[in-house]
Amino acid sequence: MRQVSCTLTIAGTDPSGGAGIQADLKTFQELKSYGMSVVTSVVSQNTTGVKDVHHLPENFIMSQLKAISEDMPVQALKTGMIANKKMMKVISEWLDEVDAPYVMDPVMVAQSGDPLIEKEDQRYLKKYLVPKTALVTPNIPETEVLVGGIIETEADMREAAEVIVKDLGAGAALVKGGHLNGRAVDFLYDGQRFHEFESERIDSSNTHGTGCTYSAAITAYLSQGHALPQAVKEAKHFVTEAIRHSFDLGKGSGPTNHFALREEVFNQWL
Ligand SMILES: Nc1ncnc2c1ncn2[C@@H]1O[C@H](COP(=O)(O)OP(=O)(O)OP(=O)(O)O)[C@@H](O)[C@H]1O
Ligand SMILES: Cc1ncc(COP(=O)(O)O)c(N)n1
Repeated sequence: MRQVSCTLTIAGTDPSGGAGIQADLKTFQELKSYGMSVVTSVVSQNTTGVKDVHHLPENFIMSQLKAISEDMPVQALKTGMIANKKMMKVISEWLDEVDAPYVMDPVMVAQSGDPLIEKEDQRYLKKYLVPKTALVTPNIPETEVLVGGIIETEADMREAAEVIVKDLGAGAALVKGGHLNGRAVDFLYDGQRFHEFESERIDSSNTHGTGCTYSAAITAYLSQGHALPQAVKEAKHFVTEAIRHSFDLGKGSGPTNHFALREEVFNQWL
């Protein structure tokens, strides 16, 4: 029987389709992985920001997780928005029953500046979840929260990636440079060595959901057996093209284009 890789996202929703569960499932599908999803929070938001949030009770999140693990294979999984300590605790308990690489996108603040995690619970990401990760993919502000310092240079990024692995116990850390100026470079520290992933900085404000898309792409490639540095390299290409061909939709920061790599679709627009 033909095998398909199965990927799971545990995250919040984005009705405008650019971030969260919606972006993750589009990315899994685009990379030919069978995507599944567990919802942590139902978020009312669009390209201009977050309007309202409804957090699901932790026992309902556990019910969704068990519905997956008692019935479906999971070759790799990611988490996005996890708003509070109670959610983090049940996800951490569930992870003990699952044998699959876990990518954490430590979502803390939306691009619009709206918080997506209760500030006093940020530290529980480190307590309950970081030690169970194969990879953590913080942006600059998220890195500063995780390591408790200011990140201004590429040297700061590399140092922080090493701290996240050696001191916080992550399997690997990919510190993303989107929020800095200059080239769009990310540094991966895998516990032994550094890897650098660079692209030119694309002049576009349509970068809503780039972090979700990137971590989902890494998760899909890991589910297909790619080694971590290769998975990140391929995902970097995916997210760069998704930004390059992103959509001018909405009044705020538009969404990335999850099917930018499809020659036949893209060529229609040339
Ligand atoms: N203007 C840009 N041009 C090219 N690459 C970019 C640009 N902005 C961000 N990136 C890349 O996109 C990926 C996501 O990085 P970023 O730091 O934006 O994550 P994020 O802040 O978590 O994303 P989000 O906006 O979804 O929260 C990284 O590989 C980063 O280098
Ligand atoms: C449910 C959810 N998860 C993640 C993000 C971050 O995406 P961005 O930083 O582009 O707003 C978001 N806005 N909503």
